[in-house]
Amino acid sequence: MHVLRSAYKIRKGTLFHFVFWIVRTKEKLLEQRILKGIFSFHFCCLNQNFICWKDMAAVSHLTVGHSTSQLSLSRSFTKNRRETLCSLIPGARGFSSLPQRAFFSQKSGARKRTPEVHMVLDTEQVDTQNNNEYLSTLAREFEQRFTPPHVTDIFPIEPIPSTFCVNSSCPLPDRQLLDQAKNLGKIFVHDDDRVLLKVIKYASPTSAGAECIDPDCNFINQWVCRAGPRARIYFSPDEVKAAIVTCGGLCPGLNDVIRQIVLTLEIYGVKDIRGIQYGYRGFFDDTLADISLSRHLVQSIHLNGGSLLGVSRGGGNTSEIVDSLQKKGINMLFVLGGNGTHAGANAIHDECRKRGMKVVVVGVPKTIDNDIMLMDKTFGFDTAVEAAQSAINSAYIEARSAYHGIGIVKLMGRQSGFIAMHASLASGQIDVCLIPEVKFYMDGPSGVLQHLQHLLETKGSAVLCVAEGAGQELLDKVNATDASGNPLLSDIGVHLQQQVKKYFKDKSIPADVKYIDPTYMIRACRANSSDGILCAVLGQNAVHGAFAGFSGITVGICNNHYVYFPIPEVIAQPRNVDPSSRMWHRCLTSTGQPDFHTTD
Ligand SMILES: Nc1ncnc2c1ncn2[C@@H]1O[C@H](COP(=O)(O)OP(=O)(O)O)[C@@H](O)[C@H]1O
Ligand SMILES: O=P(O)(O)OC[C@H]1O[C@](O)(COP(=O)(O)O)[C@@H](O)[C@@H]1O
Ligand SMILES: [Mg+2]
Repeated sequence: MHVLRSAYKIRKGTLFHFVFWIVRTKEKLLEQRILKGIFSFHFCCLNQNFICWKDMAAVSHLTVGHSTSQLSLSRSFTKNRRETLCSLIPGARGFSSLPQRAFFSQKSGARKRTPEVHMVLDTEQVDTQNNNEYLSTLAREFEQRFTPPHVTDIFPIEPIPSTFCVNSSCPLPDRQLLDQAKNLGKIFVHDDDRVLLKVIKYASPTSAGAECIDPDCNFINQWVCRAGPRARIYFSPDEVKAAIVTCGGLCPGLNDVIRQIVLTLEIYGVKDIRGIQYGYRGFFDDTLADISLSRHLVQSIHLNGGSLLGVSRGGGNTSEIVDSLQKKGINMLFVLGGNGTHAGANAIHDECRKRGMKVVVVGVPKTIDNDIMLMDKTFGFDTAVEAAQSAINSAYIEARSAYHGIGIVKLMGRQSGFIAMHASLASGQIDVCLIPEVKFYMDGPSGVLQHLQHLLETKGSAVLCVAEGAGQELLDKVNATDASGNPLLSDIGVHLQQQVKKYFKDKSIPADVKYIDPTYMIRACRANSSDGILCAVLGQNAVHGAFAGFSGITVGICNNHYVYFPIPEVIAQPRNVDPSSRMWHRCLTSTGQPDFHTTD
């Protein structure tokens, strides 16, 4: 029996429900990346890590994970469901359950790495029949997973005609009659409107950035729910008690979103709108009274950065929060925050359902780090990138004006290097960009230091941009977390500055090193115009989603269209820069930096 040794690489959190490549011939494998003599290709799934294969007996060798992470099965993903999915894969008849260990835990802050699963397969047993059925079942499964939870899943509520109108001057009779409302200029989104999550059909797995479900790169439709006002709503405005809470770190645009939520709620006719102070803390700290919100109060809050309501990390006992919702009679909760906040929002949604409360919980993803899955971008990110330009420009000016000047700029980005990558690309002034997702070495002929020396020798100066989460493996661990459980990082910026100074001093090469860390300046500011628009659309759509009866959802922009995602799908793991993505390649093209991957 011809046994083919192959390596399946599982990447948690790709956009597909799961990706399985059946490789028929050794030649096909040769088209893929070759890793240490073992053929390597992608086998991916979203949220759930599981392996299907034709016959357990065909697998004679299986190793999972690597030194820094472990692969686990999602607890929520039942055995039956796994078996059903496995049975859909041509030739797959089994699945492997792997150790239930915390995987990429946001709380523990485990570094997100790609674990690898190596197995030996007997390729003769691979059967590729029923491909079409397999593809359409995948598409159906995907649609089911991405159907947002709805109040009618729990309560048999009859909808009423929408009270929404594009502005508050619409005549009331029109707003209350569905048929007439339909004629108000196509203002309502149809309940069955969908947006495609992926829009590229890759012709080959070797195409740049390709994520394929099989060796032929078949395309499956991955539809997500379109956001917007519905003609029928599930809350009467006079029964609504709405609350807004902003959690986590600051982010430009928080006030813009608060403002839009309030304005839109008022247009629906809601009178009782309150702001919860200082994040989830406001739910359980009795000294923090709610702020009554109105169009009048929020009219100009977007002119300032920060959050009118205040933010905080930590706390967030779900049961206490839901007790507080119950006590206050809140039935529409808008939660503005990042992945931690959304985990909390989903827990609140679950708890409300458990208690049989007619409450809808709608998130608006906020983070300058842009580390939320599946969306084009999060609000605040653009502004942060723009604000970083002034630090980069100053570092550039300093470096260019000094003899053998080296500018180093550290930018935020705990686990994801989007800010550093985009800021570097935007500035066109960066020679070296270092991000958490791409390992680098300082020393040796392929190290960062040698390259800086080369830059001084060839162009006389150098500017380096580093994300705060980059190169943590080069530093002593802090072994502590913030109040929310996010890992505290060692200071890579200061480390680089010291290493660079020492390197050139030891070599008796003059080098004038200037270090700039703009820290909170890139987020404690007013949103720029692009983010202002994004915030307006997200804020309004959050309210439409709540009135439409969706709960446990978040609003996002996807291929330039606005959609509702079930929360678990976007927080399954933090979004990272893909080192094989076109964007990272563009950044490398712009900086001209080599790989700092090896010490040889
Ligand atoms: N897994 C979780 N479940 C419930 N609440 C969480 C979870 N992770 C974080 N939180 C809460 O969400 C809030 C914000 O989280 P944090 O990680 O600081 O910011 P962000 O939402 O921007 O990621 C905090 O009050 C924190 O306690
Ligand atoms: O010092 P703080 O307020 O805890 O925030 C620092 C962190 O906040 C961020 O700006 C964004 O983090 P969140 O999205 O979790 O709020 C990170 O880039 C940075 O590491
Ligand atoms: Mg976070």
